[in-house]
Order: sequence, then C-alpha cells, then structure tokens
Amino acid sequence: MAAAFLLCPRLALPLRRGSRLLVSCSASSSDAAAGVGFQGRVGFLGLGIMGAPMASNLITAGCDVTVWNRTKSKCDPLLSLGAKFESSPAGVASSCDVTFAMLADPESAAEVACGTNGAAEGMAPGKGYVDVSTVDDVTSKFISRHITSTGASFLEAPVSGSKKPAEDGLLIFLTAGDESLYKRVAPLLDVMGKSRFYLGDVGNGATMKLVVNMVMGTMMVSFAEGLLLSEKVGLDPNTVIEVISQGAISAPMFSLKGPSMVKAAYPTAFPLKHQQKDLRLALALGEMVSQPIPTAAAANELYKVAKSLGLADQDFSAVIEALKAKVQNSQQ
Ligand SMILES: NC(=O)C1=CN([C@@H]2O[C@H](COP(=O)(O)OP(=O)(O)OC[C@H]3O[C@@H](n4cnc5c(N)ncnc54)[C@H](OP(=O)(O)O)[C@@H]3O)[C@@H](O)[C@H]2O)C=CC1
Ligand SMILES: O=CCCC(=O)O
Repeated sequence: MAAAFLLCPRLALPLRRGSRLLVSCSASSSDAAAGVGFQGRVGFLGLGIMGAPMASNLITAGCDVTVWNRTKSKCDPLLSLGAKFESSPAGVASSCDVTFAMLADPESAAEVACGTNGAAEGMAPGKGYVDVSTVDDVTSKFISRHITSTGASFLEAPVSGSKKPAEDGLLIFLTAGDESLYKRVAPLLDVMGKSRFYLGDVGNGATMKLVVNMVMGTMMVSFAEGLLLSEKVGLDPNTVIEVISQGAISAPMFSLKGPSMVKAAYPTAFPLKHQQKDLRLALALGEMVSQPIPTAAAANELYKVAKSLGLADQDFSAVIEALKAKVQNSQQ
C-alpha cells in the first residue's frame, strides 16, 4: 500500500487536507521504511463516542489495528472493518507496537493502563502508549510512570474537537511526553487530526486540554443564559444565535448547538458528565496553583445540577435545563 504523507518538519503539520489519505502501517512497506508512514501494529483501547471513529479512521487509512473495549459489543463495527480483537488491554499492548487509549475519565484511564490485565502488563522496550483521554496532569504522570517503568515510551495526547471532527479526521492533538514517540506516531495523529501541538513534559497536554474545556464549559453556560434571557424579554432566540454568529463572539459551538438548544434537544456529541468532569479537574488545578477561577466554579455548579436532573449522558448543551429548573424552583 502506498503511503501518502508529506510532513512539514518545521511546523509539525501535515501538508495535506481534503481527501482521505492512506498511511502505510506495514513493517515491510518500502514507503514505511522511507520514513513517510508508520511501521507496525496499532492498538486502540476505548471505543466510545470518540474512540470508535478514531480507530475507524486508522483502519480506513490502511493501518493494522487491534481493538479492545470494556463493553465488547462496541468492538463489532470495527471488527467488521477489519480490526483484530484482544480480550484485555494487556493483550492489545503486547501484540501491538503502539497502543492508543480513549477512556472516559482519570479513573478509567488509570485502570485500563495500570490495573490488572492493564496495558502496562503488555508493554516492553520499543513499544509506545498514547493516552488521548481527557485527564488531569497527576493522572497522566501516574500512567506515564507505570508505562515507562516497563521500558516503553509514553505520550499524552488529549484532543480538542468532538464527535464530528473525530469522524472527519479533524481533531487537534495536544501532546506531551516522549518526543521520539510523538514523531513516530505523527502519521497516525495526522490520520485522526488536522493539527498537533507538542507541548513538552507530561502534564502540559493534560493541563492545556483542561484550560480549553474550562473556557468551553463556561462559554456554554453564558450562551444558555443569553438564550433564556432573550426568550424572557420576547426576542427570538434563533435571531440571537444569528446575530452572535456574525459578531466578535461568534463560535462554531453556538451556531452548531444553538438551534437544537432552542428546541430543547440535546443529541450527544460531548456528554455532559464529561464536561462536568473537566470543570471539576480544572477547578482542582486552579486550587493547586492558587489561581481563582470563579466563573468556572459557578458553571460547574450548573453542570452538577444538570447531572442531578438525569442529563449526564445528554450533550453538554443540556446544561440550559439546569437554568430552566432554577426558574421553576424560584416560582414554587
Ligand atoms: N465526546 C467528545 O466530544 C469528546 C470527548 N473527549 C474526552 O475523550 C474521552 C472519551 O470521551 P467519549 O468517547 O465522548 O466518551 P464515552 O463515554 O462515549 O466513552 C468512554 C469510553 O471509556 C470506557 N470506560 C469507561 N469507564 C471504564 C472503565 N472503568 N474501564 C474501562 N473502560 C471504561 C467506555 O467503555 P464502555 O463502552 O464499556 O462504557 C468507553 O469506551 C473522555 O475523557 C472525554 O472527556 C475529548 C474530546 C471530545
Ligand atoms: O472535550 C471535548 C471537546 C469538545 C470540542 O472541542 O468540541
């Protein structure tokens, strides 16, 4: 299979966009040997909203992919595409050269990497572990220590971008850790994403991701407040969305999610429970370095209310329901 990657070494960005390209993952490929592809087998642990399309894109690009997921049935669509299956994270790690993990939260990321039958048990010198889950820096460093104690390399690489960018291979990778592993997996990151940042020591990718999601979570609350206030004073919230989209505070998120929020529909792209987790982790980070983040703290309270209303698995835009509930409570 022909590899079709051309990397710009100065910018560390792929010099391609548009059509899906093929990446050589065969150890015997001459293109791979020429250094323009990825050599070896790729593991993928965690096939949720994000992990499934990411793994799918690797398979479509021609990679030799082995998958594992706690709920085995979620592997089936990937197996139909040609993926192999292993019954534990350790099994995946021992049969693959590089293993990616996309897990829900710090607890599951640590368990899958470091627990019984975890990936670390299958790691060895020459192998790499790339954790793309959103976790805090403490967890990432914990996983890094476990993985590197086996002689393997570790890279954290949380992503910006949601379900659709994951499907379209347009994620943004925020990487940190072993730089040679970063360079080695760059062709794979370029299959799954549109850009990648290398941020130095382990922890920097995790904290970058938390800062970004802290801003996103508070923006969403502010937007929800704006929609409800406009409705209350007799404005058409759809016009508000249109006005916002043309001005300085326009954001794809508002145009994308606003119209369904007006209809009280929250099809899940980014689960609300994960947004609340990210705010909780950002608040802990602020606490650790004595940085006040009061707006994020207030937003977090609303996501907690939304969770208590049974909205944890809805899209995070369902936080608007927590504001509606506040109005109802104040009228009782
Ligand atoms: N959705 C989004 O827009 C984005 C999400 N993220 C982050 O990516 C990560 C994954 O998100 P997403 O795919 O949306 O989440 P999902 O909830 O859809 O998937 C979570 C994955 O974690 C697995 N998992 C959960 N708990 C455990 C456990 N105890 N042991 C083993 N596996 C476990 C799930 O397995 P099972 O199928 O068995 O439940 C599933 O594979 C999160 O950290 C999230 O914050 C980052 C960017 C965007
Ligand atoms: O962690 C989730 C991020 C979602 C997004 O960037 O759109």
